[in-house]
Amino acid sequence: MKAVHFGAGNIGRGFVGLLLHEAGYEVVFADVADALIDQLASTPSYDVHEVGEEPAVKTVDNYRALNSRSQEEDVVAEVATAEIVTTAVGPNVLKFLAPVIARAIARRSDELAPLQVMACENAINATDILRREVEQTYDGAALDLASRAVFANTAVDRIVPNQAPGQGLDVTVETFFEWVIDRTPFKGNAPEIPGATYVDDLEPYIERKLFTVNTGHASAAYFGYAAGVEKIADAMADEAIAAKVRAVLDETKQLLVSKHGFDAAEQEAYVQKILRRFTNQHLPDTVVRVGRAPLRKLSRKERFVGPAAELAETGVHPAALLEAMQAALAFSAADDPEVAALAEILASQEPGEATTTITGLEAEHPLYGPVREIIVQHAPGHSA
Ligand SMILES: NC(=O)c1ccc[n+]([C@@H]2O[C@H](COP(=O)([O-])OP(=O)(O)OC[C@H]3O[C@@H](n4cnc5c(N)ncnc54)[C@H](O)[C@@H]3O)[C@@H](O)[C@H]2O)c1
Ligand SMILES: O=P(O)(O)OC[C@@H](O)[C@@H](O)[C@H](O)[C@H](O)CO
Repeated sequence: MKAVHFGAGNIGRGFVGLLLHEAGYEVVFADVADALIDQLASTPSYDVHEVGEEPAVKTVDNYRALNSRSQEEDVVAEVATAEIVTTAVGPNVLKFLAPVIARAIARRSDELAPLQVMACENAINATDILRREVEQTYDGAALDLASRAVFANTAVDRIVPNQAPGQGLDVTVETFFEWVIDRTPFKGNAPEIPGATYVDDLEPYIERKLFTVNTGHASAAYFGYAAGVEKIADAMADEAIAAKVRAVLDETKQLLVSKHGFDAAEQEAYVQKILRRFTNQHLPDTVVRVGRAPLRKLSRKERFVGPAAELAETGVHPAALLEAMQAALAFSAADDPEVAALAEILASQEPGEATTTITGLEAEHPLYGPVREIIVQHAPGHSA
């Protein structure tokens, strides 16, 4: 059995690659980072160090590595004959992988079972985004594509920080993990991946993950950055920051319980567990990594505006989420292109226009006014 995994970074090596390996797949990592691919190709195994409660070390071997830029044809050939394709490259990168996957599906033998495609990105229905991109470049008949590939949405959860220089291919991760996969597209032939959970309705799980883990995490990062703190665990050790993060998660909890019918006590336990994960002092996670790409994080369907908009539509004023968004607007990190792009929008657009550009909210939306108010404060040159 063979799986091709695009993106041999933190979550690729530390989670998806590990679980596929443990499920018995030979994993072919495909990435554009030359040094990483060279190192993987020349190293027979790497270790995943699980830190926190009940630490453990897992070894991943039986893999190969290809450069998806310079060895694109080889990657197409591998995908054409694989059982599974997974990605962990970032939601905005999926469009660049799509042509390769489309060509591989077009080349796939009809003798083979449909290729099982799962995008493991932090975004609502990332696999649907990838499927639409693949459909756009696929040159076979539409029917052909549907019979040759199965696209399943997933929600992946494991905190994998940026790795310390000098650590080689080894990855330090938290002990916790969750991989929830939509069972329905597989029509009874879902792959057996120990540790993965299959569900018939993914939406509640993916929203619960994104609007709790990632909303809380990003809030800790932006409030931590504002307080001059470097590590997420240190930010959470600050009582004032922890209280603000908790207030944010109270708001998303309210939405998740009312929208998806999660039991309030169960959701409270979920929140508590996630807050504990953020305090893991063994995990060298930083506000810079977790706060990365603020424009993506402030976009319409994402971890702040997504839940805040839905709350506002029901008449709730999401004050804590707005405070976190305000902190996000002030976030800075060297070498993050989205920090520069956000600053450019704030400097060049009047607050109303910037509100729509950044959050996708139109003037009629009940959240538009409150967001515009915080944007005004970040554009002092503009009048309210
Ligand atoms: N790190 C985590 O804690 C975590 C947890 C859950 C989900 N995720 C999600 O997983 C995805 C990856 O995150 P990460 O933390 O592993 O990032 P990362 O930067 O460590 O890894 C991304 C990898 O993708 C590679 N890449 C970029 N463009 C590519 C392309 N065109 N083709 C092939 N490879 C390409 C990069 O070289 C890099 O190695 C994101 O969507 C993230 O939200 C991350
Ligand atoms: O990957 P991002 O940029 O969407 O979000 C940063 C972190 O919140 C994220 O990577 C978490 O560590 C992860 O989602 C935990 O499952």
